[in-house]
Amino acid sequence: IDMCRADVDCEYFFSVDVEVVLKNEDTLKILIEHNKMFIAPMMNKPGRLWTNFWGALSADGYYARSEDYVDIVQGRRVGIWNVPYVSLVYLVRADVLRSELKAADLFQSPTLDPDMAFCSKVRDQGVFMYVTNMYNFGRVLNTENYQTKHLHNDLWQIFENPVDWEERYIHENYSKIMKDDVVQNPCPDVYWFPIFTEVACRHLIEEMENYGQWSGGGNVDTRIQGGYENVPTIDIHMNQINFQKEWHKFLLEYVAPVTEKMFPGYYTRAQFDLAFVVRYKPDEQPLLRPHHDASTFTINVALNQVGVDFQGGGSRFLRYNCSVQATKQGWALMHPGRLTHYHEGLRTTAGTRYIAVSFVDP
Ligand SMILES: O=C(O)CCC(=O)C(=O)O
Ligand SMILES: [Fe+2]
Repeated sequence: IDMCRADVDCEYFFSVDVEVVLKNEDTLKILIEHNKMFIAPMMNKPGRLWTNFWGALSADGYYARSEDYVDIVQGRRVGIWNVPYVSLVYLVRADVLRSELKAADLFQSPTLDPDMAFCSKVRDQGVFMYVTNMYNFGRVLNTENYQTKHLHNDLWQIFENPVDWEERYIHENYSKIMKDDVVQNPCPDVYWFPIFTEVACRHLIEEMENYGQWSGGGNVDTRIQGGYENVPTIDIHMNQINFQKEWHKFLLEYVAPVTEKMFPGYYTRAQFDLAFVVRYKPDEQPLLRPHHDASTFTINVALNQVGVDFQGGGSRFLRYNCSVQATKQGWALMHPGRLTHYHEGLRTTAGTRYIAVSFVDP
């Protein structure tokens, strides 16, 4: 603010806090065109009534909800509103900073937090603060519960910031699955569809490699019930990286609808006993011998690229003598687990192949 005040070429001061996700490229143009001393784009948290403005003040100067607040937030009333408090993102005219708002201590108060002190001083100087909901400008992130102990903490944000999570991690063609013929059918009762972005695949691989405790690939496995794995893979389970709840949410939100579409009459809450990332290497575990999965259906997501990151690999369904070898990064194979779909993991001949496998039950 001081730099803008001091620079004669500065016409506006646009303040954007870190939790603001600006989605409208015309935001600044729109705000400037309104020609107000102080104006903010309305921003809310998806699915919540939380916004960057207050509709009214309580008698002691704190938050109060105006009677039209909910209608404004939910877009039933649209316009430009004069409000007593704005935070996170706003545009101030520089000439106002040099006159009405020239005080050096705009954010200071013996009793109020900086944001409230600021708004209180702006009001006291007779500068009207406007907020507009005439356009969709973006949203505000939930940052209070952001975990910082993982390598790619954003992966854990599926509950707190689901819109951003989806934008970052769900394949751009996923949304077409319900309308168009995006789902492929490479073998009988095997469905193949886009689910993860390249970033999701990379983050999951890197998270597992960062954790690093790959299983030995032996039959004794203390991580599972019974302690014996009939068909062991070199893998890391989702619960080992504390990703169980988030993975279940992902299966429920994004996989269950596809399952129900492809297997009509089948309903699932996407319960799963086991979900893990498998690593295949020629000199480590190169393949997986034929077996049945302990699942109603299995999801097998290719996390990296055949021909680029590795050679060979793929899944073969023995009963149908049908293989999927041209796997596609971010695409999931979905097939029945027990009974019909006896299958194997084909030999990886060079590089490293990663897949994310989930054994899903109703
Ligand atoms: O390598 C593959 O694609 C098959 C993996 C598999 O069948 C399993 O992990 O149960
Ligand atoms: Fe399997």
